[in-house]
Amino acid sequence: MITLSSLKKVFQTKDGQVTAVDNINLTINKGEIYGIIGYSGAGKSTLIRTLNMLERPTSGTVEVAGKNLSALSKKDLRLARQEISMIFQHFNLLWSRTVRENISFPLEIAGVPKEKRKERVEELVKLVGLEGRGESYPSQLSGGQKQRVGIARALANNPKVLLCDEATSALDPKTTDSILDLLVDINEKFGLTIVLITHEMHVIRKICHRVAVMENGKVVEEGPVLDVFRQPTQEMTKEFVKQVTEPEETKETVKHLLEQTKTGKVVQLTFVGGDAEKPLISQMIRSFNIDINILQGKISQTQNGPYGALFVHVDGEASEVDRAIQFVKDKQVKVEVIGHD
Ligand SMILES: Nc1ncnc2c1ncn2[C@@H]1O[C@H](COP(=O)(O)OP(=O)(O)OP(=O)(O)O)[C@@H](O)[C@H]1O
Repeated sequence: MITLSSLKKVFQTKDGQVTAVDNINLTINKGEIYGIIGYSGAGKSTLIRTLNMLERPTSGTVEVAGKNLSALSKKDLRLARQEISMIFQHFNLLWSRTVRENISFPLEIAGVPKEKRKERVEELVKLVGLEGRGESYPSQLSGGQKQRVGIARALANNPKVLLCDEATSALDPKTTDSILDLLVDINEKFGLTIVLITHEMHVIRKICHRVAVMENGKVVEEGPVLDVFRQPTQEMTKEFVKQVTEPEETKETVKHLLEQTKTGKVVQLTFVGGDAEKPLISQMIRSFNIDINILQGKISQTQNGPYGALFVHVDGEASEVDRAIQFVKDKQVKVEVIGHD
């Protein structure tokens, strides 16, 4: 659905040149939810804005639904843009218009007749769960409701692609989840391709099929979400993965335990897919003469199955501890010894 080839964007500033997007090659499939994650300044916004030519690339090409956007005339680009919608962190609603009028706006621009518009707006109000709020003004809505208006407006002309520019960054965690659920719902119902940028791994974990990690304008790591979680190769990806697996307090808990105990091993077990659902710990205790103390654990769902990490202290005779750890490794569970090695 989307192909980026040797994409580059260089800004000329008074302080010199800034290469915001540096030779990116990516393919995003039809019906996929594709996440791009990176810290501030990595080039995510610039990249996503090239996908509808809000930002013209310095070189390289952007192909969406078979069309090379950089080569289109103004008129054709306007038409192509009707198939590529966008939602924003700060919603970008028209404040003097009601919810219905905001949603109707792109339909007016596309020249849809009044009766048809009315029908479509009611459909969209229902789809995004804003029944009963159609005559409210944006200022009277919560952040989550404002983003629902943004989503309804973006879907009005049945786009093929939805671009989400930090769409949940201004929302609290619960509202974030409800908006993410809505995006998945839309993706599944209409087969809509969704591209999102974020600095939160939670967003990637919860809804994306594939992820690209960006740093200094480049994609440094890319792949299906579970694969990237299982085998992050870059330091920065590891930091992002920790956001969803390792509660803040883990380091402290482990450090405290290592000070208290001098025997056994503290290990991190990482489970992916079906492994996360097996009773591995009880098997270990039954098969070996060891004690296990569970320190922290978390299993999260991704679009491709469960993913989890468990921090445990395995105590007992050294040889028995080693055999128990080998037993887990044989089950294809990733084991990292983090203390008393
Ligand atoms: N219009 C512009 N003119 C000059 N430089 C720009 C412009 N837009 C972005 N940049 C620069 O390009 C780089 C990438 O910025 P960009 O906003 O794409 O990153 P980002 O990952 O989206 O970060 P953030 O989440 O903070 O917006 C930064 O160094 C930024 O200063």
